[in-house]
Amino acid sequence: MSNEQTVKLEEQKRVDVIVSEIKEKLTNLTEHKEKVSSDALEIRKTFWNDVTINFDEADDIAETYSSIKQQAQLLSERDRSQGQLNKQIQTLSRLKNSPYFGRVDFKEEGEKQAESIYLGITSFMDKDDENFLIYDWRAPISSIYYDFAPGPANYHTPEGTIEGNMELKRQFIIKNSKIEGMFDTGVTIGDQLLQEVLGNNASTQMKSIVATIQREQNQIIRNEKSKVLMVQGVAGSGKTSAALQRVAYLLYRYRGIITSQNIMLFSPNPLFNSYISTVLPELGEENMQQTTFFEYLGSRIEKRMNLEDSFTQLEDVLNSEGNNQHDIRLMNIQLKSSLLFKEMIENYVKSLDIKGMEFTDIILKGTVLVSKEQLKEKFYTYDQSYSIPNRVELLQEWLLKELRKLKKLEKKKDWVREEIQFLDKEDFLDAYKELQRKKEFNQESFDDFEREEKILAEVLVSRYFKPLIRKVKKMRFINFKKIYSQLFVGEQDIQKWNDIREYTLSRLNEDHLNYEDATPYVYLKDLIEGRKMNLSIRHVFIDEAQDYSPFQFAYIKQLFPQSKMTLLGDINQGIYTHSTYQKSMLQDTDFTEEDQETIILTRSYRSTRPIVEFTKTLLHDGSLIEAFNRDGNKPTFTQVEKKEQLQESVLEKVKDMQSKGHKTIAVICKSATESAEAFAYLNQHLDVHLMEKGTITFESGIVVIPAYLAKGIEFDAVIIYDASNHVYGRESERRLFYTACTRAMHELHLFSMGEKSFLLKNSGEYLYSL
Ligand SMILES: Nc1ncnc2c1ncn2[C@@H]1O[C@H](COP(=O)(O)OP(=O)(O)OP(=O)(O)O)[C@@H](O)[C@H]1O
Repeated sequence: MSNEQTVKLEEQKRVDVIVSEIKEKLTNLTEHKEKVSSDALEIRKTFWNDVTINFDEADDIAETYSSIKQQAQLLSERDRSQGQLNKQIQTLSRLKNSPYFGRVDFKEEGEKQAESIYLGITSFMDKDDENFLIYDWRAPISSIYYDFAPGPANYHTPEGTIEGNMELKRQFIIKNSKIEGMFDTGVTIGDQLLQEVLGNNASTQMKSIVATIQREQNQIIRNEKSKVLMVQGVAGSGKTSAALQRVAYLLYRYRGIITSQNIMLFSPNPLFNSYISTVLPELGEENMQQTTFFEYLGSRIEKRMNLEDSFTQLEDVLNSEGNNQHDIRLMNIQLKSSLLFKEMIENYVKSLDIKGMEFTDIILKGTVLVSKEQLKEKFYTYDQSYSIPNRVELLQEWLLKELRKLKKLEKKKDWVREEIQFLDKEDFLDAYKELQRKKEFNQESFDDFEREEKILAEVLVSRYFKPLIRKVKKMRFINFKKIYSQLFVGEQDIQKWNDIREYTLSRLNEDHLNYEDATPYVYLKDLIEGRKMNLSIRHVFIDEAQDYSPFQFAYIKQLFPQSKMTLLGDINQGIYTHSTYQKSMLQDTDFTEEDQETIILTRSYRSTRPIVEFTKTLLHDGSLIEAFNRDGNKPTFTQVEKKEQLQESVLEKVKDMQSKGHKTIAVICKSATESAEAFAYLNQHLDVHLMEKGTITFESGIVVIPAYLAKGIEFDAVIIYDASNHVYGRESERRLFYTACTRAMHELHLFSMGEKSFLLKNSGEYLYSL
């Protein structure tokens, strides 16, 4: 038997021992869980037996109350521990199949012998709870596995840095408790294992990279000191993967202090949310809170305003090139993305101190109860030393009181008596019950009919006043649209201001709120209503950060004042107008140098070397991008002259990709319109899914998708539907085109109807022309 085989056999023996210990622990935990759940059942059954109920005296009532509380606490404790047990059982079941993925032998300075450290997704102790049989990958000592090759190594603990020597570094692929692969590694973490992992098919769910985290990624994952951690990483460099591992790390490092509820991730679209949703649960952690910035804006803007989403904005810009509106829209976006505009809003709100606040009438059945003029007058009677939010609050209180008074008066009006007759049977029944109930307690005799009518009047009038009160409580008596519109009335020393003004006002008049106006609008609202802050969030992650404007960053920063931030992005994938010509992600933002640390990732793991070599040529400064050494075919380029030829060739290519066994195949288009066209044809011949902005789950198989929705996602094979100059003919489309091409893991094929895009002018030798 070769030495290698002997070593493998020994390692397998250890795996067997560990697995049997895990099984034993699992059995104990399962028994314990059964006991806890039967206890809980028993408590539920006998809940009231064990409670002393006595309402005679005040003391007895207090005792009864505390006795009920005690029982309820007991029950919720059981429920909690049942939940924890379930979680442990789930993680251990996963550990049983694949107990660990790495081993390092580390001899600490001053020690005689090296210790073997095995790394897995969670830690596991021996029966006496004395020795670690498996270390959690996030434990301090585990970091040497990611940071060092065999030789001198160190790791940081809260008590200080531990120095020593790493004598061995080994990687495992263990499935169903059997070692399937084992590599001793030298310099970097197993190129061999990484080759294996990256060679696999893409799936509809992102995978955890815990076993093959690279050193530069580990710096992101374990960073604790930076207030703002900025990761500028090329396409496919593992930004999203590192971000998710970082969430898992923070949950481990700050267990008991931070939970998944204290972490928020802003993702590019709902589709992406579903794409990454299984990574953390696979690591035994709960998903953090997830949202899109658009979703947040939507929750803050009145429903009657039609809020444009970022994709529609992008489509409008893409489609309007060449017509007059295009330039105005671009200027509009540039201005409203800037901190200058934020300042303009702040100054404008200051001017509202004296005049300019606008309100809406409070109307009941077509009659104005409180007019906007009255509200305005009242508002400006408050002392000017009060801030606007304080005055708004005073006005709100006053208005609520007024409405209560008016409600009383209203009950006596004739219309009420008339409308009572049209109330439902149930309302009468309720009124009758109410009457009965009250009679028990109040023996004073009223005429029943009169009392019933009073109750019904109350029911009826309350029904009408409820929405009015809700409106006031939600500050909807302030006319934000008008206030925002007024900002565009005066003159400003800003280029093209007149055009911007006219354009904005015409959109607002039609109740349309452009995407670029949404953040300024919400900011203005905050300054008037009082700032909204979320103090419970301690870490904010922003993926695809290059798509956020300086204004949006500043807004998010003030929304989460207690939070650290991790921003992940790639300026070369900045597809939205405000960032098209930006040189860096935080250009023109208000992040200060001291606050931030930047980590740059230049190695791309997603695509094969030939694909990366090709996509590099699409950028002006692509030379910095390094490809991970994974072989594959050169991307291909096919030029056709007619639409029918284009569609037929794409169809043939999709079939070819299928026959090669690729599981996820994407036909990437530039816009929703082009996607719809491609889909209409392909769908006649194949089972295809069309991905649209409302799509929330990612389908496997063949998808037709616009480039901006494919952001952050990857596919085994990518087909660029039309890479002609007619479609990608402008400098401003470079980044969109690059984003589309970098989605490919194993194969990339470009088609072009007519002359190829000028963006391909440097790609000659990296493309195989068919
Ligand atoms: N250390 C790693 N080990 C294994 N796979 C990795 C590693 N780093 C990245 N990958 C893989 O590379 C691919 C790209 O990763 P990811 O999507 O996180 O990159 P990204 O930088 O967010 O990409 P993009 O900006 O293009 O959306 C994924 O399939 C991921 O699993």
